[in-house]
Amino acid sequence: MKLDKVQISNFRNFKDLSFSPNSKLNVFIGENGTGKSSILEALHYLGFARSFRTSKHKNVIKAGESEFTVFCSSIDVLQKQQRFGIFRSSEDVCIVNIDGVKSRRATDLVSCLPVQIFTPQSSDLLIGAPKLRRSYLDWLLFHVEHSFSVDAQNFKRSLKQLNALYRNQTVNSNYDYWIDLFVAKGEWLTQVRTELLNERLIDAIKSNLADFLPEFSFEISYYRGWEKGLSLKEALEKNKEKDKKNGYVSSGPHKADLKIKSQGLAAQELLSRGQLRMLVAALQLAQTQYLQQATAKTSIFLLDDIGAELDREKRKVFINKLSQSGSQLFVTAIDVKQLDFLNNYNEKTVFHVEHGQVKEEI
Ligand SMILES: Nc1ncnc2c1ncn2[C@@H]1O[C@H](COP(=O)(O)OP(=O)(O)OP(=O)(O)O)[C@@H](O)[C@H]1O
Repeated sequence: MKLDKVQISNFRNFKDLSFSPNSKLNVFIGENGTGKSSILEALHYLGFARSFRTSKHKNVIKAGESEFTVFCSSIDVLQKQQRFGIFRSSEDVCIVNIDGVKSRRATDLVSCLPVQIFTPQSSDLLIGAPKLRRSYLDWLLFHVEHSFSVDAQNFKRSLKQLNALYRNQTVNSNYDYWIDLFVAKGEWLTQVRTELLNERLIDAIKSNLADFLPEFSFEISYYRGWEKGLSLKEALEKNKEKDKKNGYVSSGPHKADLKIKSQGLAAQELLSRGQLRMLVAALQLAQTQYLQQATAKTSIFLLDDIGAELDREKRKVFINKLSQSGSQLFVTAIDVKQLDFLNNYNEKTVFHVEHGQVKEEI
């Protein structure tokens, strides 16, 4: 999937902006505060229906305006053209548009465009809560497995219902129904995540790490979220009284985690900030590579402030590998010098961002 036209209205400091991206590499250069990250943020709305910088949608609407829109057209591997858009108002109305068909379900849009983002905050994937690492696996499953979204929703629904029953101390006749659903979907979720990691991702991650951080060796494993040696049903039974007292379900794939160790230590305890970013880069690159293998879809990869904490050689390796994976890249930098190695790239477009506009370098 490659974007070939982007139109952004009333988004951050942009009134009306349109540009035609290069199918391979797009570089946005501009001084602080000119709007480089905002362009990536607008593209992020197409892939996630939300920002990567704020949870408050109204904050991205241009000051003094009451709604924003982001539109794009894209071409897939079969040269089929499609149009996508998202509209959000300050009243919190969200409408997505797929080839002229409007819907209020953001997932309709999100499932169409695989967008990935790499920013200076991406190390949160390793130092932040386990939820982020579960999302790392689930994002890929969502784009690769057709029924993932529905089954994962059913799992979430059963968890929510069980938590409510425990919280209200009302273990009634519905309890068995929700337990059965929770166990069935919980075991399925554990299985698909484990298979994805063990059979698809670990080798790809390690192969990327051999280029990114050759001085380390890593062990990558999945903690499924409940005690070893017990089935999920047995773990629920064992913890039932404690869970009722606490008002939530303490065992299950909602407590799972992706563990990455080196030299016997958790990676986040051992690696420097730049090294952590390279580890995240290896993880994200493996997502892109597998997405392409499994679906023939290529991702739209956003790299914000690529210069931060990555030395020239690491930036170069990362961008080279992303290009090889067929991703369409959108890269921001303050100074073109941070990206001088891109001079060898013939297929690229450089945009200069200034005064709420972008100018394509000729
Ligand atoms: N809702 C809004 N309405 C209008 N302008 C906004 C709004 N939100 C942010 N801005 C402004 O938009 C500009 C763009 O910010 P952005 O973070 O995209 O810049 P940047 O080029 O990525 O900067 P840096 O290089 O410092 O990271 C900033 O000047 C900011 O003050």
